[in-house]
Amino acid sequence: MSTLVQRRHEIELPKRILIGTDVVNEVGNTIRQLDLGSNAIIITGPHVYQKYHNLLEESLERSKIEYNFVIVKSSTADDAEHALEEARAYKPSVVIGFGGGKSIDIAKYVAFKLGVEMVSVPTAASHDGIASPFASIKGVNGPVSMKVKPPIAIIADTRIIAEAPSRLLRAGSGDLIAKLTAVRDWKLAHKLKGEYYGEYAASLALLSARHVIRYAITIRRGGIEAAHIVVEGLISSGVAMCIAGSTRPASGSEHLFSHALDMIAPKPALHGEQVAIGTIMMMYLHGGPWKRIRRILRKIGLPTTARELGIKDEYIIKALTIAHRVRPERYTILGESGLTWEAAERIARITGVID
Ligand SMILES: NC(=O)C1=CN([C@@H]2O[C@H](COP(=O)(O)OP(=O)(O)OC[C@H]3O[C@@H](n4cnc5c(N)ncnc54)[C@H](O)[C@@H]3O)[C@@H](O)[C@H]2O)C=CC1
Ligand SMILES: O=C(CO)COP(=O)(O)O
Ligand SMILES: [Zn+2]
Repeated sequence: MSTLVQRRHEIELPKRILIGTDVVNEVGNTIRQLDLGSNAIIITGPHVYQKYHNLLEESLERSKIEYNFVIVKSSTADDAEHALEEARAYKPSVVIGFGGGKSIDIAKYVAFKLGVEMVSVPTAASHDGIASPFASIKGVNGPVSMKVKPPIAIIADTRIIAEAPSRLLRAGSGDLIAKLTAVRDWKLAHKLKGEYYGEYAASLALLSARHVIRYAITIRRGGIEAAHIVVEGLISSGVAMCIAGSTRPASGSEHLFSHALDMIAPKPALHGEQVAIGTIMMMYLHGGPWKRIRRILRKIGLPTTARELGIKDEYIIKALTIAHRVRPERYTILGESGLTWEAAERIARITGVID
């Protein structure tokens, strides 16, 4: 099924991956070992800064690395530009992304624009941008997945990640289960549009989904072991994106639905929660085992209904009807003309997302 339509395929991968308890203490010496200079900018969010800034500071100070923090609240294009200007003034030799998906996305963007390496220090296992070579930046017409560089190092402290609200770890599992429909959409685009399809990258993405399905009960319980399992899956999905050279193995119609919700819902839920619900509905459209997906999400403790997501039914339906327009170049099961209001409502009702 692999099509070698790409004449030249360049794959860039992270160089160092550290997963374990208290590895946050090794950020400074990793920067030294990888020869990334001695002037770091740390992009983080206000909560994570408050909770954990001292841990990172101690590690950097031990390695005699100067640092400054840039605090970001979201990952809009405006926030990314502001962070870039603030960071530029410090002339950093390396950028550290410290926090959830939004901080890591902005850190990747800033590092890319400044032409320096980026170190990913996730404090939550809530998304697979931890290791991917893309920065998801929210523009006025929806999110853009900008091709940047993969983080040169990933330092995932499972003690910090296990301490984060359990909802975040479950959301990360949701982002991985989404690969089940993302890969189906990718295959469909290959068959109908002749798009490049990489079987190896697709298999790796699916493996990360199967990994969390296998450990659903452990993940629901939370704790350090669960954090370790989910982080490994998220990193391997990120590597699948590095290999594919696109977010195709990780993002399909279920992601388009979530991006659409982000654009229209007054208070969107977590990325991983939204894509998980999207996976139920898109699997139904693909004619696949959508009830099984719903059972797995329940087992993990993820929301499976609009009510549990905290989003009104009308936004779910509306998001389904506009999802195909979010990234028109990305062909999925939603086709080129998308779903009518009636069809969207029917799908959401049949799958139990709305009642
Ligand atoms: N570039 C890529 O390849 C990918 C990017 N993404 C992007 O990532 C974003 C979603 O990331 P999320 O992490 O879900 O959202 P987020 O970055 O908004 O974080 C969610 C919340 O968790 C909090 N948090 C993080 N770590 C914590 C900790 N240890 N203790 C307490 N609170 C903590 C943050 O402060 C924030 O309030 C979306 O914008 C999505 O598009 C998602 C997947 C892949
Ligand atoms: O969320 C992602 C993968 O999990 C990124 O994909 P997008 O290309 O949809 O931004
Ligand atoms: Zn995602």
